[in-house]
Amino acid sequence: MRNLILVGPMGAGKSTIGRLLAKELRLPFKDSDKEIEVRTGANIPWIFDKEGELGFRDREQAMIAELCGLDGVVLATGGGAVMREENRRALHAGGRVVYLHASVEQQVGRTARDRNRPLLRTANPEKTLRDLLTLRDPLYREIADLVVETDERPPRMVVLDILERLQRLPPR
Ligand SMILES: Nc1ncnc2c1ncn2[C@@H]1O[C@H](COP(=O)(O)OP(=O)(O)OP(=O)(O)O)[C@@H](O)[C@H]1O
Ligand SMILES: O=C(O)C1=C[C@@H](O)[C@@H](O)[C@H](O)C1
Ligand SMILES: [Mg+2]
Repeated sequence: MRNLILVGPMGAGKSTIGRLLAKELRLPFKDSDKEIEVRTGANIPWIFDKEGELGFRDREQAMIAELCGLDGVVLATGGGAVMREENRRALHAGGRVVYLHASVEQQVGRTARDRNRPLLRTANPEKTLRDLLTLRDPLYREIADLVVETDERPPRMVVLDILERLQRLPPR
């Protein structure tokens, strides 16, 4: 398969684990959120402020299409990338898809100190994360070749688990 693609909710560790996986596999690492920021010349909260979520999602769709056209990269996606069917199709066709699962409790802890996620600037971020996971969990699963638990496991252990299980996957 061409690329190794990580999907999952905010705080699952897609950026963290993607970087480690890329290093281990000696492949380039691409982070869709980061690429959107570089291309736009603005950070994600600014894009949400000026263009609304719809503007961000349009930029995200274009970026996912572009990145899924690459060959031999580790790709971390944004937590909401699976919301659009076009993205799900592109991601599934773009390579092996790994769903990094995290409980809402762990997501809350991992995202608490970071103000860079506009969807969590709500009165009750825990409820927001819970509602988003309810909506998105089936979509992550729909396109995943592997579902990997990240709760109570340090990033290095998650990386080793992914590498080991990838080897045992039957060809698609
Ligand atoms: N397995 C883990 N155990 C403990 N902490 C973790 C783990 N994975 C990631 N973290 C920490 O959680 C925070 C969020 O991780 P990261 O930014 O990689 O998530 P993400 O899935 O890329 O989120 P987003 O969808 O918002 O981009 C970071 O501070 C990271 O160090
Ligand atoms: O879960 C989401 O919808 C998001 C997750 C982040 O990765 C960013 O893509 C953005 O903050 C939106
Ligand atoms: Mg990330």
